[in-house]
Amino acid sequence: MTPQPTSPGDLPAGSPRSPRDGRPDACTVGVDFGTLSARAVVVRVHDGAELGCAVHTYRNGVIDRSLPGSAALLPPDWALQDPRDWREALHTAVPQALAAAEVDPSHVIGIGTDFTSCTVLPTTADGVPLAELPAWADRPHAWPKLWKHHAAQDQADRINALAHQRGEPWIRRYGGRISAEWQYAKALQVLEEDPLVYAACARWIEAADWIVWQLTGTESRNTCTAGYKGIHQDGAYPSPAYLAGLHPDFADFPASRLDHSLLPLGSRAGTVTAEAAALTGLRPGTPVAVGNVDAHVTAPAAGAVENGHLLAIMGTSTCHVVNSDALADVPGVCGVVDGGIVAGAYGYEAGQSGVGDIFAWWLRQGVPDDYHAAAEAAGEDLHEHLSRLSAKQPVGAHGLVALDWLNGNRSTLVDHHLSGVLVGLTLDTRPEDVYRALLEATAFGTRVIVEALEEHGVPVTEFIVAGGLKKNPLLMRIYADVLRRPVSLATSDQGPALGSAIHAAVAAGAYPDVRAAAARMGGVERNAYLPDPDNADVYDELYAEYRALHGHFGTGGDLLLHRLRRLRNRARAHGTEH
Ligand SMILES: Nc1ncnc2c1ncn2[C@@H]1O[C@H](COP(=O)(O)OP(=O)(O)O)[C@@H](O)[C@H]1O
Ligand SMILES: O=C(CO)[C@@H](O)[C@@H](O)COP(=O)(O)O
Repeated sequence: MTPQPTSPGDLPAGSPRSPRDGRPDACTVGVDFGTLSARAVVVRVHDGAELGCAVHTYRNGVIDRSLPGSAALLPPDWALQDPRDWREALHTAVPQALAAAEVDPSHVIGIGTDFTSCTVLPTTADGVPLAELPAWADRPHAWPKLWKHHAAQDQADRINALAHQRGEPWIRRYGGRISAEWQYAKALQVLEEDPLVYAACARWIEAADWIVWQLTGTESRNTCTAGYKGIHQDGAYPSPAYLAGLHPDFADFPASRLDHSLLPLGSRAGTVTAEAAALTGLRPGTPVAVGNVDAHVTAPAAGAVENGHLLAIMGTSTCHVVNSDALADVPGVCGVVDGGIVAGAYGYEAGQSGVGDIFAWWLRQGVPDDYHAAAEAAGEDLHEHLSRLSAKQPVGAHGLVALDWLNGNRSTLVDHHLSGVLVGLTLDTRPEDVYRALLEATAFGTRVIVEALEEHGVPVTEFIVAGGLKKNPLLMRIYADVLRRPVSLATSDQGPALGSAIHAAVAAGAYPDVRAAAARMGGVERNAYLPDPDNADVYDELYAEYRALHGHFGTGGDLLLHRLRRLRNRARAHGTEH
């Protein structure tokens, strides 16, 4: 049966007609809340055509030095966000996208949203962020912790050690290690460092669910963030006895601050309230999809819903998501959740905490003025310029190998106290050489993840890329060569936002499920890049060196990186500048 948009009869007379069946065109809105900005896209339901898009850049972006309006420095490894930025994004990007699409709100049959994760915040019982209350606004722990807040590694280490000591069964679902980025490490940090904020926190909620609360006026929780970031497995959270072993006041953490019925992905969380309608320009009563994560929501947009289709969402960081019919214990993956990506399959998530961020770091720190001038003269941005320069060299010609841990390691070592390593520098080394070595390091990091999945019973039959980095052909060629497999590309440049619009179409009842909607609204260019066997041979040699460094610095051969971080933190604690 061909799926049809629901309620087209509700659309006004004279509405634009679908060329396919002459029915009025129904649309959905997808909003992707990223690290620095939010993006709204208006999508036609019957074929996934993206009709209009708008981007809202957050005023306060990533808060990692001091709270807005304060001169007091935050400690190292902190990363916060401002919920006002997210609300403002709904207010600006949604109406702008509708205007760009020339779509009247009466044609919008649903809205879906996705967020970075684990981006999590303390709120009152009514969902008011503590950061927005004058009584708490000057306390850093009252603010939303962004996914890349890495200051809870000590708590994560204790969470993991105790789980193994007690033989907690759920730890295997997280590759044996819970990340410092996830909900429990961040919440335990609040409890231990600012117990008053912890006591005032009635709800500890993913921003993915909080933004839906802003739209519908009622709290809802989704199976994806609850499973991957909230340690909800087989219908239960970790036991009070285990949690009490971390801190006596933590025993009731899930029962008191997380617990809520969980809704599957693609289901309807509620409808747009009058207040949210005024904020977004949508009509009150428009269906709202349950919250989702930017990575997982992208799978249907990229046609990556079948078992074995591994989707790498490559941007600031990379998330890898893949479905399987097997429930396997894969060391070092972020998590496996039943229905975590689409219903009816085990969804696996792995990831690299720094990818585009690492390249951006090098552009900021390592590129002299004459390169900037040359790039400008050539009409290129610096990424394009260094990519073009370094693309000319044969594989291995720079003599470098790097570890991609400048933002820690999320998979497979799950350790945010690791840091970057660059080996092979000489007086001849040029900025483009280092740039290319960093591109390659991220490809090697992905190969470690793909090998871990396959070795432990999760076959990877196709490698698909979505996200901002798919536009770099050198990077895509490197991935094809390093992985020795074709790289397919998501057709859309707005993968997460399109994915949210797809979930909105399902929540609105236009399709029976996410797979059916993906078949009509998503798209992929298969085998866009094919591996070059000669390059792949040299990359095998370089990968062996990468693995040697990875083992040496990552699995305890040498704890140098941890010692350096301790020294750094001690020195910074005594100084005023970081
Ligand atoms: N041509 C390029 N090659 C490699 N990296 C790039 C290029 N252009 C931008 N980047 C990096 O991409 C990242 C942003 O990716 P994007 O997908 O747009 O954002 P996000 O992951 O936050 O949604 C930045 O870290 C930037 O350094
Ligand atoms: O970790 C996840 C999802 O689990 C991501 O939200 C996080 O890496 C942020 O992604 P971006 O790099 O901002 O796209």
